[in-house]
Order: sequence, then C-alpha cells, then structure tokens
Amino acid sequence: MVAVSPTHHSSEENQSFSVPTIDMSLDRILVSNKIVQACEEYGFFKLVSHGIPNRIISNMEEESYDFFSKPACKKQEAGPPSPFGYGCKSIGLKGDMGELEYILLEANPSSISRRSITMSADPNKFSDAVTEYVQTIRDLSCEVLDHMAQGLRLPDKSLSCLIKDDDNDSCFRVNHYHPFDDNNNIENSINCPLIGFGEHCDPQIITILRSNDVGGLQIYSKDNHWISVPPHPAEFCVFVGEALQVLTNKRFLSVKHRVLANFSKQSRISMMYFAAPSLAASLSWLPPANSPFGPRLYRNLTWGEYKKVVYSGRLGDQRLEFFELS
Ligand SMILES: O=C(O)CCC(=O)C(=O)O
Ligand SMILES: [Fe+2]
Repeated sequence: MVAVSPTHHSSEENQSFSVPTIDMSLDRILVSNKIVQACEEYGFFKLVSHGIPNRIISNMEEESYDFFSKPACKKQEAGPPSPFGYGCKSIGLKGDMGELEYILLEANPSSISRRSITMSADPNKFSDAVTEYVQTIRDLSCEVLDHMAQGLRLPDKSLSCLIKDDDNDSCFRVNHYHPFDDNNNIENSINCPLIGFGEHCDPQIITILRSNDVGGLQIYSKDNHWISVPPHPAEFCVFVGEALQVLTNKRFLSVKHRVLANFSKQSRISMMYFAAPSLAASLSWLPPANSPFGPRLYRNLTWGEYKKVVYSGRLGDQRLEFFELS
C-alpha cells in the first residue's frame, strides 16, 4: 500500500474548483485558444462533444471487464509486465506499488494482435476492440495536437506529425482498481490518503484518459492543491506530458496526478492512450512563428534518451530538471 507523504505539499483538497472543460463542437479558433489556456494554467482539461462513438468505448470497456474478471492464474498468463503485459500492484520497474492491476500494450495493431492471444479466449474480438479504440484515440490525440499547434501559432501539424510517425512509441494502458476493503486498514486518515496509483507526471507528449463513472483521479494545481476530477464515462481527460513541456519550452506544464484507492462499491476502470513520438525524435523546442525567441530552457534530447531516464527511476521522480539549461 502506498501512502502519500503529507510533508511535501498540502493534501487539502479544493472542492469548489471545476476542471477546465473544452467543448470540441465550438468554433475552431475558440477551441484552440481555450486548449492553450488550459495547458498553460493546468496542464490538463476535459474534452466533451468529441464525437467518438459510444460503441467503440463500450466494446473496449467490455473486453477489459472480461479480462480482469478472469481468475488470477489466467491473468498471470499475460504477465509479468516487461514492461508490456499484465501487472498486479507493482506499477513500475523500480518497486512502485499501487492498489490496482493493469494491462500495458504497445499501441500498434501487430503487437496488439500478438498480445491478444494471452489476453482472451477470443483473441480476434479482443484485438479488434483494442485496435479500433487505440486508432480512434490516436486520431483524437492528433486533433487535439493540431488545435494546440494552431493556438500556439506553430506550423500546421507540427505536433501531430510526431505521433503519426510509423515508429511512434505510443502505448495503451488499462487500469483496474478493485473496491478497497477498508476494514483492516489502520493507515487511512485525511492527511495521508491511501493511494491507488502514486503521484507522477506522464513522460509522453499527451495522455488521453477515459474512465468509468467511479472517481479517484486527482490533479495537482499550481497553487498546491489536489483537485478531484469528477468521473464521466462520456468525457475524455487530456494531460500535458513532460515531452510536450520540453517541446513548448515550459509554456505548457506537465500536470502531476494520482489516483486514490477505490473505496466505492464498484470497480474503477480507466483506459489511457499515451501519445509518444519515435525514439529518435528530437524534443527540441518548437518556437512559434513571428515571436521573439526567449532563452531555451532544455538541452537537446531525444524521446529515446528521455525514456531511458524515466525507466531507470521511480514513478514520482523529478526527471526533467536534469535536462534544464542553467
Ligand atoms: O488510472 C488512472 O486514472 C490514471 C493512471 C495514470 O495516471 C497512468 O497510468 O499514468
Ligand atoms: Fe499518469
């Protein structure tokens, strides 16, 4: 069980705050500008009216439930995670623990198809549901990145082309948080909440998350508060990742987030698409057209170089500071 140390920051929650929400059906320029504003202020926003068919989401969710309801020994056939496959409690390679089980997959059709053999008694059905979901969310990620490029006055498609590369390193994760049995737990207190998934920033460019209607996700605000994100099965959450923080020279800030242990009566299922470029892609700052160049804040680095640092550390480590120029 992971408990959050109350010493680093206030764990007091700001209940009155509502998270930034972007209606994708509004005027294109308005949407782009609102997305940029949300990324500057929170590194996070919710997407509504996104046009993703419910069928694609519910097929993926159904396959996830089917997988997680199998007996433990059957699920273990898809593990241990290396880092891909089925994992239980051990979140990272360096001993990070959480109150959840998960599957982590490479987000390309041939790898999904190979992995499906250990995931389902009907591998084609599983593979089709995952592939359709992942491709749909990849397209949504590109649309979001195109809005960001437009709002930042960057060349058209200069961000989305990074994740469209054939060698892109994007991945897909499904987390399952069992209802947590409170009876034996003496650690639980208001100042030290129990954690399902420990605090961290996602290292990739952006993450697109969809969960069922069980809460637990929190984001950390600039004024040092944890903010609970209300769950909504028809909405998507978008997180700025650390690679995008570098690409925008810190204009967008990657958002710290965590998930509390699940004290509801129902399981929580969340599905994350982590949009990443190829390992060889440079994360150098893309300065906006017609704007005075400010000082560059990070040294040249590739996604592969950064990923190596991420994988060699722990979930909550501050990693970007090693690449800051003084
Ligand atoms: O399960 C969730 O809601 C979030 C998990 C998460 O932050 C992650 O997998 O990176
Ligand atoms: Fe995350």
